[in-house]
Amino acid sequence: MAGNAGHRAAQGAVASWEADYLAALALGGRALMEADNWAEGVDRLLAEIGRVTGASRVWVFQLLEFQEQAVIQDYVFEWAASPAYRQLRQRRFRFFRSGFGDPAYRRLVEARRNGERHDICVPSMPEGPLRRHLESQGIRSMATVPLFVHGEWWGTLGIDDCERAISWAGPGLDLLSAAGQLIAAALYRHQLCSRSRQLELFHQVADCGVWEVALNNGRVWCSRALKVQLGYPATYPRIPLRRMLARLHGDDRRRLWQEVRDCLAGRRRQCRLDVRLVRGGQTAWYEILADLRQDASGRPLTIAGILVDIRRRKQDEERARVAAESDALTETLNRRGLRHWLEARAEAAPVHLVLLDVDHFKAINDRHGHPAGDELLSLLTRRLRHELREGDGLARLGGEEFAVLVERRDDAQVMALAERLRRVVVDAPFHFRLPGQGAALCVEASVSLGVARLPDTGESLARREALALARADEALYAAKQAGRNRVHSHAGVSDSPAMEATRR
Ligand SMILES: Nc1nc2c(ncn2[C@@H]2O[C@H](COP(=O)(O)OP(=O)(O)OP(=O)(O)O)[C@@H](O)[C@H]2O)c(=O)[nH]1
Repeated sequence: MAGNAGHRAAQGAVASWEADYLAALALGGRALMEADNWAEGVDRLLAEIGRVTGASRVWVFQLLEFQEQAVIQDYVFEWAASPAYRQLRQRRFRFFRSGFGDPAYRRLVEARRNGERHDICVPSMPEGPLRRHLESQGIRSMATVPLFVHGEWWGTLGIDDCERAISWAGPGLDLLSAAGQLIAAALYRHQLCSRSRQLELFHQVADCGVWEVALNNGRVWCSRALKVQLGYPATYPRIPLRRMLARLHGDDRRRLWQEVRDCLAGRRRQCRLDVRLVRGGQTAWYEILADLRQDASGRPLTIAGILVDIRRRKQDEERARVAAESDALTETLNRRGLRHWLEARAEAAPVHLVLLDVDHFKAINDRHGHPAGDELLSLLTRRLRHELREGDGLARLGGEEFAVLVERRDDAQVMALAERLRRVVVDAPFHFRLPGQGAALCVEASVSLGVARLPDTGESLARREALALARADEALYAAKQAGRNRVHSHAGVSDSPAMEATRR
């Protein structure tokens, strides 16, 4: 077959050449597109060219470096009509350096660099080093086309014929050029694919998605990882901006818009904020890092950025915050937790504070030991918590003194709650066994309580908190003075009718 094609080439049977060449290109091109490994596709294409042209060798050099006085290349692909024509594995063609001592060679290389293709019939060449070099390899004719990938000279595709001193001009060079375009396209596709694979890998490892919004039309581009984060299939073609924003928690959407407005107004170039993404009723924390891109005149073009999964960081932060605001023994709030509770609800009037102190706790400690006192505090808080609602606050202020915080309840309701708290402690003794001790303990305890309202005076929260604590403490003191195991309220808090009856 190769011999036939070569024979026809020598005779110039142009119409048949074209049909054979087109078929070879189609076959080789399909191999390039379909091969899992693009390099295998190149091998197949070179074989098709060799077969259809009857050449001795079809090869690809990759350009490694273009220097002032030499060019460094590597022999990367080869098809040879017989083992005798093989050169790929020869050491002299591995990362080989070709000096520009011969002006004819320099011209040839520079012409390739400028995109020119060549057709060389060796016996017709002027005497010189280039001709001797080709003759030393037994080459009688050759054709080359440079390969350009994304506008850069990437390498050279060539045909050597060691038997026929023929001209490759016309269909031969055209075939080579078309094959060169196919190889360059496959190479570019391969580079893009591996780059996007690397990027996706990076996004996965970094737990982040990438996005870009064009400011002229609101078009959004997002990475596959981001589509998945937003609950879309990775291959979903285009997610509208409106639907992306709908995934954000309403408060965060407003904050984001504010930051974007600041960027557009030139007050900042970048924004960084933690946002909540809502998906299927679940909320998860992400960090948005965004950067405004402008054209040369400063006109905003795009806002692009990443969305980083910070759920773990938020969980750690939350755990640290809870630990910093909790009492280690009873797992109730501590002073700092009490302040945080108030900060979050101070606007919700009314807020009541119930101070609760264990009666004669010193005597309990003295009688049963300090560890028993600890256990009692822990069990007692469990009973108290059982009487409270979800949003109520329970804090240990120190020693055996606790504060209960409730919102949106009237005085009578709070007094009734305080009474329930008193009874839940006194009505049944505490039974428990300490680790390492045989006998179970039975400890009776009671509590005294003082109730006050958080003043609605418009003063600072710290001041209002101090006032409420002082008033509740006054009421608690009165309860202790009156004999303990009772509830007293500050003057501003009206007792429930039942309480008044108890007092009388
Ligand atoms: N077991 C235990 N005891 C504590 C803890 N913190 C403080 N105490 C003890 O609680 C006792 C509080 O005693 P007092 O302030 O005299 O009050 P009380 O004995 O409860 O008497 P009244 O409050 O007047 O009814 C002290 O003996 C403290 O040592 C604690 O974390 N664990």
